[in-house]
Amino acid sequence: SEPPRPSASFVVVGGGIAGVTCAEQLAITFPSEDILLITASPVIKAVTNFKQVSKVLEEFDVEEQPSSMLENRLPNIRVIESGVKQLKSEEHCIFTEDGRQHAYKKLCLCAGAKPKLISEGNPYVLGIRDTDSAQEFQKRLTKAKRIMIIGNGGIALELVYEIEGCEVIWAIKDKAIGNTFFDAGAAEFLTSKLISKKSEARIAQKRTRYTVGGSKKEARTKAESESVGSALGPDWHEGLALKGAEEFSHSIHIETACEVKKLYLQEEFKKTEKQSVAFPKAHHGKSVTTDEETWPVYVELTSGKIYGCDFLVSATGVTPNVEPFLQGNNFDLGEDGGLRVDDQMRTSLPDVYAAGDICTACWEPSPVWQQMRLWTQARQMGWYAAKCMAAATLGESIDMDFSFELFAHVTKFFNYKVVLLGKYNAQGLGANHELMLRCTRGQEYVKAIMQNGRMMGAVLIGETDLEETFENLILNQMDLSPYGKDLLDPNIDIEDYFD
Ligand SMILES: Cc1cc2nc3c(=O)[nH]c(=O)nc-3n(C[C@H](O)[C@H](O)[C@H](O)COP(=O)(O)OP(=O)(O)OC[C@H]3O[C@@H](n4cnc5c(N)ncnc54)[C@H](O)[C@@H]3O)c2cc1C
Ligand SMILES: NC(=O)C1=CN([C@@H]2O[C@H](COP(=O)(O)OP(=O)(O)OC[C@H]3O[C@@H](n4cnc5c(N)ncnc54)[C@H](O)[C@@H]3O)[C@@H](O)[C@H]2O)C=CC1
Repeated sequence: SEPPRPSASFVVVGGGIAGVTCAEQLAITFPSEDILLITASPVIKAVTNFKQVSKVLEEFDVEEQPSSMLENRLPNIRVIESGVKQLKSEEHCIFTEDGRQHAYKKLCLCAGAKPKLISEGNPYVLGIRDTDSAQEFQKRLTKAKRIMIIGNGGIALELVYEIEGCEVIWAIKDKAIGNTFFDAGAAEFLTSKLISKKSEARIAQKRTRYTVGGSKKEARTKAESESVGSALGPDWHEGLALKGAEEFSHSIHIETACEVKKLYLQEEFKKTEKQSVAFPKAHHGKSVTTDEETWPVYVELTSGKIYGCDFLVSATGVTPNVEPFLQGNNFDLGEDGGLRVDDQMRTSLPDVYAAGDICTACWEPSPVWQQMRLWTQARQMGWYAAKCMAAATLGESIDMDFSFELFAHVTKFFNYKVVLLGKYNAQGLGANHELMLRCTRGQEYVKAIMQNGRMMGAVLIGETDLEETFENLILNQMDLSPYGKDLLDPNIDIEDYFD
């Protein structure tokens, strides 16, 4: 006989920012309904101190909390700590690893993504996603003299700046650093900072807290060792001492325009009789290793060079966590492997919604918005998915949320504030665009992307104070050609023009 099926009208899968925000919003909208949050990790991520900085720019802290805190805050949320192993969408039912099944009327899948590694299953290749993988990395780093970082996105940018006491070889496919966020100009602005980095005084600004009293430890002991945690986020490396085995601050060598061709373990490498190269004795940074050193792993790059190192970090992007939900369900998937969602956050299957890193936005986007797998978008999508689920339940219709009008991201790289707006890298604009630039070395870098006199995007590095004005200019698509170069003239207060 079938076990009883405790059911809830709304079931949300995933205790990351998308899932928690979605569950919270549903709980507030339907105070008399039970909302079930099913998550594989023993802690959940909560958004705190949310601040709408301007129309679309937002800032918030993220706290890892035991799920009981969420249940106490919103008593109609019930959290089940167990991974989902199967979805039977026709029966409106999901099955968890603890052997239970849960019926739903509407379901939102927010299971996030996982690192896409260059070499799966190789013990010398680490990915960084959650608290556990970050701690494993930190532990390995304390014994390391040299590591290699592969990839040129957010994680790599943060790591190369933070790591001390260990030689770092940063191998990137591109000619310039930070290709997911910057063009060559901005990259050069930042590279000089990387090279000149000494033990400078950091701006003490902490946005993420990973411990809440003693509660986190308690929650962790219950963790199943193989469970997937939720993704780290802003300032994840704060409070993690990223220090290698040696006593020096910063030593980095960048290998551009190359990829990993082959990895060899030590014994394997000896047999090849190939030669590895020493850490370049560059004008910047210090070399502590000798040419004779033997290494646990050797990396052959497509440039022909071979470097030995203690281990590699593969910071090469993410793949949406869709597998547990695919068997027996005919989901439409995006090119990046995510669950395709429409402008109501609906997947291709009835009553199944998705939000955050797991989904691929497939609506016709605003000309100045694009999906990126980011913290802020996970929150916005989770919130909006709950609104859509509520509207569908009540037979109402709902307009796309304003946050999807304009892409906006605030972060920090190399200790600079970085604001990205709209088509900040002229994504999809073709040749028909112009760039306006203002740069003060070591201080600020301002780039506006213009098309037919309209501002389509911007990169603001440093304390430029321009984000609100630029946000408005991109949103209102005003013809700016009459202002010409004045737009970026530091002696002209452009805000006065447009107020
Ligand atoms: C190192 C690092 C630094 C980052 N820094 C930034 C940053 O500075 N700014 C920024 O905007 N973004 C940053 N990001 C990206 C950001 O963290 C993610 O985009 C965001 O957290 C995604 O949220 P999510 O809720 O969709 O997924 P996740 O946070 O990955 O949460 C997924 C949840 O689903 C659960 N789950 C998975 N599988 C199952 C299953 N089968 N059954 C049940 N539950 C399951 C997991 O346990 C987890 O709770 C960073 C990411 C990393 C890895
Ligand atoms: N401050 C921020 O905003 C941060 C955001 N994040 C987010 O976290 C997620 C994970 O970060 P990342 O792994 O850095 O992903 P990413 O998508 O930002 O960057 C991946 C990088 O790897 C490169 N790459 C892909 N395959 C490769 C291969 N086979 N060989 C060499 N290079 C390859 C890409 O060109 C790209 O530079 C992303 O969604 C990212 O946006 C992460 C850290 C900081």
